[in-house]
This record gives sequence, structure tokens and C-alpha cells, in this order.
Amino acid sequence: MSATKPRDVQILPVGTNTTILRSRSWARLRFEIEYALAKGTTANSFIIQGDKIAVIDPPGETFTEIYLQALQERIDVKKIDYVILGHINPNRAATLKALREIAPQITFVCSNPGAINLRTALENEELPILVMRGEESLDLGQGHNLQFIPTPNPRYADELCTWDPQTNILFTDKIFGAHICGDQVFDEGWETFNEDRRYYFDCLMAPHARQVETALEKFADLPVRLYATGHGPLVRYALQELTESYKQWIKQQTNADMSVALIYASAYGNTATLAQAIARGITKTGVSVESINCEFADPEEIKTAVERSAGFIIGSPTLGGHAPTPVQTALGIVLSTATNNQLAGVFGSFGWSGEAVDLIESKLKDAGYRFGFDPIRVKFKPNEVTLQTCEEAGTDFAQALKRAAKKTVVARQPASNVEQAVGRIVGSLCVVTATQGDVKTGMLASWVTQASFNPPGLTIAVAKDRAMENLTHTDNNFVVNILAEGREIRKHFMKVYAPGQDRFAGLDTTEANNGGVILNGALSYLECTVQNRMEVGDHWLVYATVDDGQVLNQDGVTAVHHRKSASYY
Ligand SMILES: Cc1cc2nc3c(=O)[nH]c(=O)nc-3n(C[C@H](O)[C@H](O)[C@H](O)COP(=O)(O)O)c2cc1C
Repeated sequence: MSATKPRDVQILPVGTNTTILRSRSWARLRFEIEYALAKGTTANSFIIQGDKIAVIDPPGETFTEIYLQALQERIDVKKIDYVILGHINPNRAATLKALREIAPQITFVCSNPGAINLRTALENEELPILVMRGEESLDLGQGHNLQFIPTPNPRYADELCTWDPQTNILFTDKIFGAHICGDQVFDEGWETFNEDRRYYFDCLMAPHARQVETALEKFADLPVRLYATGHGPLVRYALQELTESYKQWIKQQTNADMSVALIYASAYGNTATLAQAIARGITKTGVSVESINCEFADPEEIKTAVERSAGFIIGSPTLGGHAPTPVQTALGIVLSTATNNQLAGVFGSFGWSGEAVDLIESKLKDAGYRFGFDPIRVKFKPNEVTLQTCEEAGTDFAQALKRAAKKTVVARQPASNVEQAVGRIVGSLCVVTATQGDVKTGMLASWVTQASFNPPGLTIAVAKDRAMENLTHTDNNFVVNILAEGREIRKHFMKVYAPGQDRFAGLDTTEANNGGVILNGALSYLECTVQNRMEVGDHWLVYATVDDGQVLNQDGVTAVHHRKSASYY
């Protein structure tokens, strides 16, 4: 995949009278956590041509021009009757306005919350909109009698899926998608998409697993032949498997021992983006997140989520010098519900003064809550670095909860025979480093083993809750710095780092060809490319091939980490 390829629109029939237009971005589209694997994405739009013409989900404004050209190649744009929207994103406004200029007769079709968002986005209270609440249908003729399934969730309260009984295609909007750009329209050889689909689920679906479960229940009786997703390859071949995987991943979330209530509001999406990154940091530790958009949640829902959580995190933008009213109401509920044993967190996006985060922080402090991370304030839109900070803060928060729970349950048990025996396995002590865009990170690793001669390759076991985990997906690069005996570098990386803190400050380093960091005090280094990874319990086993490397210290001896038990590093 090339990041330099120009954006384009790929067009293909996918069913009777049904065509897909895939607006393709080969580079990372946005600074949102779900795009972090940087494999590009496709914004999938569809045309259904019955006696009437409907267009589903026109893309955002970065595609407006090329999309309209492509659409015109297939249909007479002036004749579009309906534009159906799976959710309303402010950045779709430019494309929708352009469509309305060409075809002013267009009627929009969306959910009830969608109608409110759409009127705001298009700054037009008189827009012709058909609101779909779940019972209504829309007959385009020729058998395309469309039905609609609202699937609201905290991130997309207006989400609406569309079912076409003529083609048995379910247009699933965000559900079952993946952020991958390529030539494949369908998912033949779908195993290669597993990692991306799982990552997308973890980022976008896991924080509201209960709502995804409800959506799947609503789909259960439909004889679906194809999931027409809003992003990535359409799900035809893995339809059964992906549905089952979703059920299993949802269960992992709903059955987790501990949960965090993540309560936020976001007028323009920036605080929501931070929330998503924090949620990802939490869920990767095995702690679940119950995310709540307080603009759409009733007080009872907030209260219940706080009651069953081990900790709560509140996110708010600053608007007119305040936190918006729904956040203030939610804060009141939290203060009257949460006990002081529950850990707290605060974050938010602001423009210039940022009073909302200060206000929430001081109210929680006054009430005696302890914080799981320092309050996070991000100016306007987050970037790669602030997203990483949020993710690490989420992970720190969850780890603090786990530590607290362990303390109250049992003092450390003596290691079992098996743990002692497994603990005798040793590996070389290394520091693995990686860079992606502006994010640089490094971690101590001793579970490193040579895995192949030809090509030279190795495996590293990376715990799922390590900050590094994000940078160990297929095609990522990293550097393995094999340490010499001695404590200096080891001590440096054993420190506890605050979210977003520079882990290399004060060390003698060189940038590797693959962007990773070479520690000049190491015994040798290896520049590696991840080939694949396997889920093994609480770790990812990453297999990488070695592209380059050098011995830096001919006389030193490899540091080895000797342990007495397998139950700690
Ligand atoms: C009407 C309006 C009022 C705002 N007032 C403030 C303010 O008083 N102080 C501030 O720091 N930022 C202010 N901002 C900037 C927002 O906090 C900033 O755009 C933030 O990214 C919004 O977060 P959100 O996308 O989660 O809604 C204001 C923005 C708007 C549109």
C-alpha cells in the first residue's frame, strides 16, 4: 500500500440495481485512534436504482469533488430522489450541500437524532427529511422496499442501518467495518483482514459493547447475504465468522470483572475523539468501558453505570467558559453516586481558556476523589501525540484499578510449582523501540527469541496493555536493542513514565533507518518488520523479520533476565 497514491473513487456493482462507490484514501485519514494502524481507509457509498434512486452515505468533504464526478458517471445526479444517512458527520455537510445544489428535490432519510444533527450541519431548518424510527419503510420500486434499523450508541447516537430485502444486503454503517484501503471490494481471503477488523472493533465498538449487542439482536432474523459496511471491504465471505467474532468480543467486554464509566459530551467531536482513545487504553488491559454520551443518556443510566463501575472518567469541552449543561448534570449525578473508593479522571478539548476541565477537576478534588491520571487538556483537535497520551492515560487508569483490586483481595501468593518451573525460561534483555509519525516509544522486553534463520526472524511477547502494543501490528517497524550486562539502560526503562512522557530523555540515541530508536549503549540492535501476530492469552506474540542490524559492543555479554517465577517479569 502506498501512502502517496492519489485519492480516487472505485465503482463496482455489488447486487441487483446496487452499486458501490468507494472513496479511497491510501494514507491515514484522521487523527482518531481507530485510524492508528495507518492503512488508509475507504468511505463506502452506495446507489440503489429502483423506480426511484437512493444514494446511501456520501463521503466527507475531502472527497466531494471526485465523488460527485464518479456519481455522475453512473447516474444522472439531478434525478436522485433520496439520500440515506447512516450517521451525520459535520464533515459530510460540504458533499450534501453540493448534492442539494445539483438536485434540490432530494429528500434525506435518517434517524430522529440524525435529523437534528443534519439540520444543524446544513444550517437549514426546512430540510425535507424522512425520519426513520424503525417501523417505517421506503419503497424505491422493483422490490427495493427498504427497511430501517436504528442502532444508537454513545459515539453515534444517530446511527441507522438499512435493510434491502430485494438484495438481502444490510447496510451496516460503522458496524463490521475496518480501516483498510486496497483494491479488494469484498473480503475473499478474509483471514488477512482479521487483525484490522479486531482493532476496529476494539477502538470503535468495545466501549459501547452493550449497544452493539442490541444491534446484532436486531439483525438476527434477517437473511443477510452481505454486510455493506461504511468502511473497508464488504463482508461477504466472513459473514458468519465475523458475526460470531463480534458476539465473542462483546462477551469479553460485558463479562469483564471491572468496568469504567466514561461519561462525556462533545459538540464538535474533539472530546469524543479523546474519549475513544482513553477507552482503547482501558479496554486493552481487559477492563471494560461503559461509555456514555451524557447529551443522550438519562440520569438513571448514568447512575447505574457509575454504581457498577470501579472508576469513572468525565470528559467535557469548554463552551462559553463552562462545561455544557448535560456534563454539569452528569457531574451532579456522579458526585451523589460514586464512593471515594472509586478512581476518577477528567479530560476535555478546549479552544483558549478551558474552564470546563478545571471546574470538574476542582469539584472532584473537593469531594475527595483520587485521580487515576493527571487531567488531560487538549487544544482543539487532538494529534497523534495527544491521542497516544490519552491511550496511555487510559491504560494507567485501568492498571491502577487492577492494583487496587489485587490489594484488597489477597496478598501475593507464593509461586506455584508450574510458575517456578516456567520462570526458569530466560531470554535476552532488550529494549524494543518504535516510531510512528510523531509517536516514539520504547519498552523493556525479555521475552524475545530467535524464531527463524531464513529470513532472520524473532518473536517478542508483548503484553496487551503495554503502550508499545499499538506499534506491533503487521507491517509496523521496530528496533530491538539487545542490552549488555549492566544496569544503566535497564534502570532507565524500569521507571514509571507518565502518559506521553519522553522515554528517551537523557539517553545517547541514534535514529534507525526504519524510524525506531537505536540505543548507542546497547550490545547490538536489530531493525525489524512485523510479519504477523498471534493472540496468546494476555499477550500478543509478534513475529518479525530482521532487515538490518549491527553489533555496537564487540566485547560485551548479553544481559539475561533471571526470574524465580513465571507470574511476573
Ligand atoms: C460557541 C463556542 C464557544 C466556545 N467557548 C470556549 C471557551 O469559552 N473557552 C475555550 O477554551 N474554548 C471555547 N470554545 C472552543 C471549544 O472548546 C473547542 O472547539 C473544543 O475543541 C470543542 O470540543 P468538542 O469538539 O468536544 O465539542 C468554544 C467553541 C465554540 C464553538
